[in-house]
Amino acid sequence: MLNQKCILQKIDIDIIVYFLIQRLHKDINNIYLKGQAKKEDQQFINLQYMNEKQQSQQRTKKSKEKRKSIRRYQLITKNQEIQQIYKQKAINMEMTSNQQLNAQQIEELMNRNPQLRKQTYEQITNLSPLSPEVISRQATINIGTIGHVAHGKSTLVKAISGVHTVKFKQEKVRNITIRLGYANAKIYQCPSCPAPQCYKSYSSDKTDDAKCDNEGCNQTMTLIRHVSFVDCPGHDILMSTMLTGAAVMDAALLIVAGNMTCPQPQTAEHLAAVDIMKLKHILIIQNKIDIIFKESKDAAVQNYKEIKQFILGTNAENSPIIPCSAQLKYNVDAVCQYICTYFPVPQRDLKANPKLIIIRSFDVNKPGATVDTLKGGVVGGSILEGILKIGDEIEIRPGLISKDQNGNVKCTPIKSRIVSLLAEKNDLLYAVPGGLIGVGLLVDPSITRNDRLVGNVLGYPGKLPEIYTKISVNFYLLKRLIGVKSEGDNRSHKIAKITALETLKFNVGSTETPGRVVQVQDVNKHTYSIFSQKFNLIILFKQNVMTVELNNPLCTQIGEKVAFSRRIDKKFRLIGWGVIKSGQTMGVQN
Ligand SMILES: Nc1nc2c(ncn2[C@@H]2O[C@H](COP(=O)(O)OP(=O)(O)OP(=O)(O)O)[C@@H](O)[C@H]2O)c(=O)[nH]1
Repeated sequence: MLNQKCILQKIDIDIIVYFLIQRLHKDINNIYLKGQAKKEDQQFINLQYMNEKQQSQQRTKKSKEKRKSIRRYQLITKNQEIQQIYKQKAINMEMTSNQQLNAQQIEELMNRNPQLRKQTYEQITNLSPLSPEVISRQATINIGTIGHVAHGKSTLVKAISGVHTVKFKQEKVRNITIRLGYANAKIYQCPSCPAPQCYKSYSSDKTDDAKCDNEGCNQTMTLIRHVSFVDCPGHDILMSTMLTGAAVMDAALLIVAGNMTCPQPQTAEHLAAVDIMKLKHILIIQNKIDIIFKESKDAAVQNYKEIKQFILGTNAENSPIIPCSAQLKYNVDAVCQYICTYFPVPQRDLKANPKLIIIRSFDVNKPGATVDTLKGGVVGGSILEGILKIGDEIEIRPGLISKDQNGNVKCTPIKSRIVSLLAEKNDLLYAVPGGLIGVGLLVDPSITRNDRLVGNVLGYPGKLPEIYTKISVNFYLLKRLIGVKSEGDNRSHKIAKITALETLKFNVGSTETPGRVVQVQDVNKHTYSIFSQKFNLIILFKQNVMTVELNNPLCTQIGEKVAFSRRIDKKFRLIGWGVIKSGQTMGVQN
């Protein structure tokens, strides 16, 4: 009985196992089939997705092409319209005699802009940088503000001119100057007040008959100077921007923060750079005096002595040192007094063919400007000699640089006509050498956008210097790097000799270009010294000659000064300077 029971149970178990195995198989099959189906589904979905993706890609491609063709069409028609408008404007201008506007056009211009009435073409023959009709509207002296980062250059310019030169977003975010800043200021003298309180400075749009605002005075002041500040960045990586600014400086303010030991690296580097440029007129501003006085008066005297020792043996050796607080405007009147009395009025040749070096260029049109409101390109710079007038035909060299089919560089100078002249907010009928001016031209504004024409020279057609592709430079090499903190091993700051085939960066006027040294020669053992040995900066230089193939062609002339830098520790460092002695020129395209 027990045995039967056991057999039955075994059969039951076998059946159960059998069914279980069957079920398992079924499940596995099901699972497999489902998986298969899923896979197929997935493949199907993928296929569908791919198709959709391809279709959408094709759709986007088509719509992109459509948009592109519409844009191209719009651009072509816009360009045609622009060209029509420019042609018409050019024809209107062409109706005048070649160099001047006719009486009717001058009248129209003056009706549109009554400010211009202060200037007439008749005045042009007897102008000087201090003529009231000139300084009423335009700055005639360029003053650079140089020195170490955050020593107060922009703050001092603002204290004198009322203009905040830090304008670009990145500059505001990082609170440093990145591009060259500009600001014009008029300096007046009160006939009754004692010096230095009698010296007052205002922005360049102030009227000429301003009243003295010293307590109880109210006398009418005399406009004695109209100056233009070139605010240089103090950061070490922006040295070549500073050198571009140095190309147009007549004088400089070296700003030294009194609350720090002197010299800081860029204080030395900037002073050496202006020394190289043979700039003799330098005023030293001992800034942030408010901070030092809080500590002690002795600290101010100690700092003064440090500055005095630092400038020994340099171009600034005899320069006055003016204590000042740019932020609190303390002693800013004394700075103005020295600007008027210590800096001589630069002598310029007003009768020469005009030559303006371009240090900025802009597109002044706002996004979305319509064709009829579109303005031509604007270039900014300083006239070195001669006078530019509205209506003048001009040429810009080297102009547009491109390569031909064989890879050879070609230059196409830009020819245009001046339609407006502007000194900050003042419209001009003519502009003289000195302060920075904006020149409105009848050229496509895309050519002048984003400083594209910096380094070019503007003048009368056919009267500009040649374009050079290769130059021979009589040069001096600095012995040691300037602008590098002299801690630790000083030997690492020694400047190695220039070798053939090395690439350096060259600054000529406002142009900056890399160039490959093809030959270096020792010509004589003549040495030149600029800095006192005491301060362990730079002392002796040997004169040599190097021949350089320039990466970008330069519009320059024999005798022009050149500063050059070498890439050291990922930064370009000033290592020497020289003078162009000869060169190879290139023809220009029409
Ligand atoms: N207490 C005090 N602070 C000052 C004075 N002048 C400038 N500052 C401050 O110093 C900082 C740097 O001033 P900036 O004028 O931007 O210096 P900068 O030399 O133009 O700087 P970079 O152009 O970037 O080289 C700012 O925060 C100023 O407010 C001053 O006379 N006294």
